[in-house]
Amino acid sequence: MAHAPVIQHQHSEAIAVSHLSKDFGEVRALSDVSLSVPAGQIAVLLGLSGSGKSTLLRHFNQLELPSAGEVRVLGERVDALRGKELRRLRSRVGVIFQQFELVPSLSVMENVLTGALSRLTGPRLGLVSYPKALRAKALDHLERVGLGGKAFQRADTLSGGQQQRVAIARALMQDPEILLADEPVASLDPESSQQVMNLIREIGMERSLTVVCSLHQVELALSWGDRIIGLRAGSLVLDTPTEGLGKEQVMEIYGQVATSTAEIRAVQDELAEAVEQLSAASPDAVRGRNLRG
Ligand SMILES: Nc1ncnc2c1ncn2[C@@H]1O[C@H](COP(=O)(O)OP(=O)(O)OP(=O)(O)O)[C@@H](O)[C@H]1O
Repeated sequence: MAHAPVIQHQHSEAIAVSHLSKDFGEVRALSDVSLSVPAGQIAVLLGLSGSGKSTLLRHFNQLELPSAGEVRVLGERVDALRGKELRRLRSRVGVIFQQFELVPSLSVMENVLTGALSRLTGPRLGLVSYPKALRAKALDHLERVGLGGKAFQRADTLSGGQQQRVAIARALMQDPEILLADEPVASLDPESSQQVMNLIREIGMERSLTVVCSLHQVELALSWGDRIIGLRAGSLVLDTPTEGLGKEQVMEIYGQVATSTAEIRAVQDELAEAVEQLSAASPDAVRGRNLRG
């Protein structure tokens, strides 16, 4: 009997969400959201606290199930997956959380190695219980995030920014195709935030990952992402490439993601200040982004 040819699926769409709604009891967290993210894109999910960003991200690896609609990730109906298939899909999707979620009492290296657990069978206790090749790989990733020298320190001796870099190295242990980051810099100071965001972008580009990162800061979103997807009160209110956005459009983005005039005013002030700082630092950079309109 002739075998059917093996078809290599190329997923030009890494993520495709169609008419997704999510209710938590009386609360409608997402309302009829449709969007798709092409493979290799670096996208920001922008919105205020409570706008539904985490809930949307959590559907991409089935940490939430839709109340209505469907979610496709890497060509699979992720909301329909169970057991082994779901584990396989999750292993292709790396996640970085706001609070890093490291095991504080374990070494940095062991924390990174836990990123490979889904590929291993049986429990692991201590560094030597991991195959040598994986330890070498963990060290490589730690070096990539600039923390090779901290491999054997306890995770809780590191600063917040360093801990988030460990979490990035841990996610890389999965060899993910998609990287989801849920407010990865919300608890970091501005300098560490910049470092972590740069690192996520650089690594995303080096590895041709699809990256979806939720943020609530408009300036950061504008300077970092290729595309901004805006959520307000569970609805998609904005979807735009960041390249060549003018001042008017930037103001509109603030208007779209904020919910009240007071908020819009507050963010307008913030933006005016940011533009001033930017133009003082580098007039060309501001012109390049067209923020002066
Ligand atoms: N497990 C849950 N049970 C009940 N309500 C929830 C649950 N998860 C989220 N919600 C509600 O859904 C809405 C969207 O929350 P979500 O956490 O997705 O927003 P967010 O934009 O990520 O905000 P934040 O950055 O503050 O987490 C909020 O009203 C929130 O209270």
